[in-house]
Amino acid sequence: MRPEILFPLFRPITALAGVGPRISKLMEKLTGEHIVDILWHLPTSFVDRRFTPTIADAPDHAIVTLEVTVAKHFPSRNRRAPYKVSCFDETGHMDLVFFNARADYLKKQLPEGETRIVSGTVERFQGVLQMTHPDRMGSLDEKEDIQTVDPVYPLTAGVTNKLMGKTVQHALEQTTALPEWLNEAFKKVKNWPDWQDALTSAHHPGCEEDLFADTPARERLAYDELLANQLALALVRRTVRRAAGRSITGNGSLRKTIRDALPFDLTTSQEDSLKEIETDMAEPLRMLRLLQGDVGSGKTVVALLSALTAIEAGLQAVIMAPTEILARQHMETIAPLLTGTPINPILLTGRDKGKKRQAILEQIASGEVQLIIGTHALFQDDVDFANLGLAIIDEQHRFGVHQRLALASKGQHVDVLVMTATPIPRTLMLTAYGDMDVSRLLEKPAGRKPVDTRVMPLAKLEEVAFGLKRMIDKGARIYWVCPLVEESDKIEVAAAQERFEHLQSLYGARVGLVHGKMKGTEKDAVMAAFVAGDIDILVATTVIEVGVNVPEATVMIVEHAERFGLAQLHQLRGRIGRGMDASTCLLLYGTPLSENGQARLKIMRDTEDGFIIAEEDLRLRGAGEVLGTRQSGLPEFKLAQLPAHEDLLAAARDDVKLILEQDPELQTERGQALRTLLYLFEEDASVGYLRSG
Ligand SMILES: Nc1ncnc2c1ncn2[C@@H]1O[C@H](COP(=O)(O)OP(=O)(O)OP(=O)(O)O)[C@@H](O)[C@H]1O
Repeated sequence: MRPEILFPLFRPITALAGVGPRISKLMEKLTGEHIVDILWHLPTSFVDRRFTPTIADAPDHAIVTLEVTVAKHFPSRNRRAPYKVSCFDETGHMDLVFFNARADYLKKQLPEGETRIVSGTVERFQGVLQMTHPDRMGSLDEKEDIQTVDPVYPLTAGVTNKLMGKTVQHALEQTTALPEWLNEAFKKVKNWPDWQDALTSAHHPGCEEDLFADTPARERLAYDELLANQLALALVRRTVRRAAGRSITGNGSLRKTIRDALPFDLTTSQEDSLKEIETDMAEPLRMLRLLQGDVGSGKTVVALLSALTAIEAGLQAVIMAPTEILARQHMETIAPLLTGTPINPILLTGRDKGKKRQAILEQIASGEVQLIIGTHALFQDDVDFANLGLAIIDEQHRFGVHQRLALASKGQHVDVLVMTATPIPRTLMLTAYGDMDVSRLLEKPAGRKPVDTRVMPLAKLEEVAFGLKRMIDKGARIYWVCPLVEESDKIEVAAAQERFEHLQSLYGARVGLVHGKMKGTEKDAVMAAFVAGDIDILVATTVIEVGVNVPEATVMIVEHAERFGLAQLHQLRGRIGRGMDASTCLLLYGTPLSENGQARLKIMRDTEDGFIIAEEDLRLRGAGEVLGTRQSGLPEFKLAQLPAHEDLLAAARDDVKLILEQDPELQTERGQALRTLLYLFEEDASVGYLRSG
């Protein structure tokens, strides 16, 4: 139960004056649905209205607040001409200019003969000072109120800055002082204000510096958020680790058979990671480990050998993939490797329905199958395992902390191994996986050749399409990736269909198409044809982005590469360069290409190192966007800015360690305040892992 003190902040934003159902719909998309979300919506700039020159002194293009007397109204002569109000002070004349004006409203606002305050941008037009659509107008009494610094907020269509500013103001009025959850000494050293004061000043920037990430107010709020994040992860971790695990060792027989059958030696990283995993599994504690390896680094073998460890010990193992294609692919890679063993893996996906699903479920529940491969559908409630020992989640950023926990609770002592290909910058690692131990696959299998990446304008598309002939003649297999259309899957599919037909007109039946709207079985058939080499060109939307493994494919063309996130491009490009042959990637961009867009494609051309790409992406786009909203499962911070607040993250992590050592159940006064903090940042679930009190 959320503490009472926070109730007012978790009311819907419609509880605020001026926010009706229509406005709330618009605003919600931008902020979130609760009053607290409005508080987190910080200004990104400000307008300083404190400059009060006379009409004669007002510089061109400046934002000024003027005290003027209204002389006369000149209504517009026709619809296109502006409505003008001429005004003066002791130094000269000026015009207030309005388009599409409502005369009655202006007459009331600016009565002839009276002195008014107007604030806005001025310019000189044929020698006369003009202010077009003043931002603020009011009587002399309102002077102080107008002549201030207005915060400027990120906005959305239908929500003006004025409305947003007022709404924030009303939201701030709903706050009360909260019990302090910071360590007082630390707060003092940092010279940070109380929570409520920090919020107020963050929303009232007086100068540009106030918008910087390193003001005491912004730092404090960022720290609060990071502290909540780190504390929640630590609680999750403690809960999982505390839950008695079991020691799983196995006799190594299955692993030996498979290793002997592999056509390659494992890389040093694969060996090291396996050792770490096996050590964890052997411990009587639960494993919660992340296996991080760049695209094509060979995570699947590590997963399989880990699964066999559990199976040797008489337990079941499950490997879960984020998509149907991937689950199927895992099955196809793994099943042949197991032919020399008594292990028969089984596939369960969302596509299995009715009787078939029932039959599979029974085999899983009876313990008849030891290795289960599937989509995240395995995670559904009706799946019972006889004796699950290890859950491997190929996550690709679609699994959150709480889902990981829920899965682990499927078996009493299940070890959990999460695999991810997305290179997560070190900074974000702590925030997303602070609850896990990490193994890394640092190198790629020997013998891989670098991918030759080229960047060129879309104008060359036709040339590129023709050029494929030479490649096909040499036996190349080619991915053609169609543009991402964020707003509409329909348009995306239509574009893919069109490109497919275009390429078909050139290359006939050797072209295939796969997109997200196709039926599963259709997708499988096309993929299988591509794997078998029955088609040479696979036109695809981003469904092929994650994990698809066709080592023979050596060419990739990406249309409108500038629309993709860097991490996504990296994932896509990771589909080639997976075998021994040299590969080529052509990134086609639409023009004009922004400076930022150029910089991003240049990174893709210059490096294949996922970590460098991710760090650069973070630098160019900011943490929230790194992985593209579409596939990101990373926490998006509202107040903390990474990497700017990286040092605060480290401090929060240390702080949490101390807190949990000294007050493991958060029972002290500060502990209670920290519980409030968790609720404030909606880390509610983690509070459940505390003894009540
Ligand atoms: N040690 C190795 N030596 C040579 N080839 C290897 C080695 N380990 C794995 N491979 C091969 O490398 C290819 C890529 O491996 P895998 O599919 O496991 O990559 P991955 O880490 O899952 O990458 P992605 O995240 O891109 O799917 C496979 O064809 C696999 O058989």
